[in-house]
Amino acid sequence: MPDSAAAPDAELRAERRHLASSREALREMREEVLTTETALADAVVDKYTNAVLQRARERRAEALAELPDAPLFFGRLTYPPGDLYEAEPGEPFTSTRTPGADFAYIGRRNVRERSGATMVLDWRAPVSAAFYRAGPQSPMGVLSRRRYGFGTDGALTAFEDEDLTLPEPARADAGAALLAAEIERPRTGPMRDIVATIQPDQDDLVRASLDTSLCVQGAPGTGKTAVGLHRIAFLLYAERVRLRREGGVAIVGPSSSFLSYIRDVLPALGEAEAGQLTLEELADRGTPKGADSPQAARLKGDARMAEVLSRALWAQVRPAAETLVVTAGSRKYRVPPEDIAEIVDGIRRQRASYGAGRDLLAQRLGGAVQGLMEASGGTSDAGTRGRMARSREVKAAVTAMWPKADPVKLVFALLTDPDLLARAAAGVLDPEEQAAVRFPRRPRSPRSAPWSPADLVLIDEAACLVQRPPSLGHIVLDEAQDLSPMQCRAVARRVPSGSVTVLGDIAQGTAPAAARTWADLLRHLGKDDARLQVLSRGYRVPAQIIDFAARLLPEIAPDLPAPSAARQAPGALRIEAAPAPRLTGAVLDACKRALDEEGSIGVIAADGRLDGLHTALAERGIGAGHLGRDPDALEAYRVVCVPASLAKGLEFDTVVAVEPADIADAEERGLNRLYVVLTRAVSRLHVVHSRPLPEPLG
Ligand SMILES: Nc1ncnc2c1ncn2[C@@H]1O[C@H](COP(=O)(O)OP(=O)(O)OP(=O)(O)O)[C@@H](O)[C@H]1O
Repeated sequence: MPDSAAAPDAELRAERRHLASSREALREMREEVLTTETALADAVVDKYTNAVLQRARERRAEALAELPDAPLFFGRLTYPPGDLYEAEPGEPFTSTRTPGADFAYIGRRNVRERSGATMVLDWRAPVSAAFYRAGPQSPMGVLSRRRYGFGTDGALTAFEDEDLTLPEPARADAGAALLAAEIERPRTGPMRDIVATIQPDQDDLVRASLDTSLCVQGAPGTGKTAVGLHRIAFLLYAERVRLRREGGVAIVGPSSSFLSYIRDVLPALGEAEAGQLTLEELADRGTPKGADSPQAARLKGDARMAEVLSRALWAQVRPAAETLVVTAGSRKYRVPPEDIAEIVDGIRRQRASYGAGRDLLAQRLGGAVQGLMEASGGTSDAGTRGRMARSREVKAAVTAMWPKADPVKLVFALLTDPDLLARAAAGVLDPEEQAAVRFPRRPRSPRSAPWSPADLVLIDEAACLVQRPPSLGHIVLDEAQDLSPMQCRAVARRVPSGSVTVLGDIAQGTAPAAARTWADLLRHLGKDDARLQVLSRGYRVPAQIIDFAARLLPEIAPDLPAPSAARQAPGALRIEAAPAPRLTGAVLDACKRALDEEGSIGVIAADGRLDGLHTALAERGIGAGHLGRDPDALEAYRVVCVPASLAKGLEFDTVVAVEPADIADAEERGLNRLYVVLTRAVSRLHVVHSRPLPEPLG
């Protein structure tokens, strides 16, 4: 972005005035909320209501506080006069400063003057779409687009205009320079928003309607996570009331380190009410204490396990062979086994959950007894059925026929009792597969069992057969390529009628149990109708690095096209062979060199190597965070040691990738893991190795 020298001084001064008056207007809006918005109820009469109103008022005021580090607006659209006068029905729209044009300033939130005129328009408002999408083919009624530059102190220092009325070759591509500057800005700590530079294909996904489920396949760094987060902010703006009614919205990510990396983006966009969870937190069945072999993980993640669990659970339901006898007053009423069997069948046909079915059985048996009473001339009233349902005899019959289910005990029994598993899995899993899903050694109790992540998903499946979980209106699933069919089912249960945004890259799939195609994955999510979209332009990784990493693609994802990079960075890739005893020394030197440059440094190695490297760095006086161990590793340190298994979704200005062959050998889909590792760098990738590089890279 050129400096203000490029812009006429008077114009720049006018823009600064607009920024100052917008700030003032925002301050007034906030003050108004705090002082006059809600008339509080009589303090003595209704303390509780007052507290609630007060809290709501404070929240509104908080939402109107100026965001630190973020200018109030970052762009402006110019329209022919009179073309733009209503941002929202009934509201005067624009403050026109010069005769002959209407302006819409685009920023992070709506700001209005006391008169009602809009000073700044929220980037999510319908009018703002033109800021991101208007182009040569379709100017969307816009005359020109302006983008602003700000100094580190937040002062407006520059602007650049793009005349949308000129034919394409005559126009300066102001957007490209700004985008490049934004991408190359050195990283410090967690991810930031991209609200000023969202690209047209990304915007199209961000603004898709809440009723649309999306599936985005995108190469590394194409902005999938950014799209997912901005989409949540958009949906909350456009459909807040509906989303609240439908249970809210959440983003589900692969690990807590990843979530800590993205956690500031939504608050910076003024949105704090979206959940940010791992899949384990979404299902909420405890913390994993064990791990599976790849074969066990694959089987436990296989959708056939749903059938096994369902059979094991429902096998507990056995209609009584004897007559149910209920004593009421001086009489006995008898419900014969045929009638009971019919009642049980009827409930099963209704497809109620196991738990609801159990309650229904008590009610229906109570109803049957009431019927017998009436048939024999006895009296009954509205409460009779309920009383009979709660009678000792009916309760005992229900417990015998439809026992209470404990999902943890059920899964424990299946994974420890070969006969039980054989019965439930007959014709579904062969004996060898059955042996592979059982605990290798029988734990003493469910409490002490080393439950793996896949086991917890089995428990969740069983628990949700017993009782359906609360649902959400929308879920954004990041790094979805790693989800097993059973994990997909766990997500699907939480958005039975809501929509999803599925984000991922098949080439970055590392979980042995993961579904291998988007069609499969969407089927298990129950969203076959999702719109599949491909993002291919990578913003993170320069061409020199992505081309190197992409040599792995024919091996790991032969059907995917080679990714393209939004920018070139000659010299960004450095490959250094070092003899084994010198390897650590070479890594330390690489870090030292990187410390002379700006920005964050990620030292990524096979998990088993990381502790040694971390210690060696400390001994050389380089304080480094240890991801997975230090909760604030990404914020508190410039140098972060990253186990390859936690690198997914992250990025660093410099990446030092240590011994690729070890990363490739460490697991079944090790080459996919290596692809993830090699695609984390924004500016420089330094590969240090002593073993030969894995073949496709050699
Ligand atoms: N339109 C944009 N303007 C500025 N920066 C962008 C834009 N789109 C993406 N980026 C930047 O590119 C980087 C990669 O984005 P993001 O992490 O969302 O990609 P991803 O597709 O999720 O990557 P991966 O598959 O590797 O996890 C981030 O630094 C993001 O801020």
